[in-house]
Amino acid sequence: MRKVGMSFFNECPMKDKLMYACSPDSAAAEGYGSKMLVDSDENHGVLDWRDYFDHHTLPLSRRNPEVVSQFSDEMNVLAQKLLGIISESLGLPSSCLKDAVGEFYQNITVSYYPPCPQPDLTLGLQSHSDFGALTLLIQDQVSGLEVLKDSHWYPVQPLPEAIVVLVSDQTEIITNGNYRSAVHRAVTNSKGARLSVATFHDPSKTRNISPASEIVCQSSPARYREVNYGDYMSRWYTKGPEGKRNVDSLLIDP
Ligand SMILES: O=C(O)CCC(=O)C(=O)O
Ligand SMILES: [Fe+2]
Repeated sequence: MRKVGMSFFNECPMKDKLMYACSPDSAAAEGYGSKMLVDSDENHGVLDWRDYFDHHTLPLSRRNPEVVSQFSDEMNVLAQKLLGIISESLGLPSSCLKDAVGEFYQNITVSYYPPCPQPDLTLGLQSHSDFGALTLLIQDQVSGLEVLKDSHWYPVQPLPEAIVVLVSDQTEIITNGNYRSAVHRAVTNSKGARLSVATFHDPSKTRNISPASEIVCQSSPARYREVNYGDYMSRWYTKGPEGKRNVDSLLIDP
């Protein structure tokens, strides 16, 4: 994945890249692009120092069969296993989170951050939490990913063959805040390009997401309002992420 990704971004002439350009009018369209958010007054027109290539890989009906099939399938198996482990860690049946998410919508985004002459003036990818259920991320040997904890940004040092697991917003809602989605960002550097491959596992846009009934009880009431995932996603792309403001806006008692 990383090798093919790097050769696409580094070696393809722009006219070839543009043959795969994603539609500028819709959010999360498949293909090559640079601008993540849709045009709106609310997201302050923030642009990231990043190019990306997004693949739609699950359900199978969305997948181009020639593309990343094995990688997609292996990530799918791992994501399901991890949701099972998270469920069990909360004393729930192992299928609890998987059932709440429903059929996986999987997107694989290859992000390319070119060297930046003034890295202190921009971010590769602004501070955000991922809006789906679970993200599995691989990076190359160039550091750049940072996670926020106790108001400090900590670099996630690249380890060969490691897969970074990022809990995302829908898992926070379903677990009623027992698992919190990770705020993260990518910084740039002036020396060299960086590449990451993020595999997102999301519910379908028609799915309604709320804290799992098995968790909610009188002594531990629901902390998040129910939300339609499609509406949640389009709000994220219109308003912009700004850390966790989208999931926080669902808190019943902030
Ligand atoms: O490039 C990275 O390390 C982060 C990518 C990311 O957070 C994303 O695509 O949502
Ligand atoms: Fe992310």
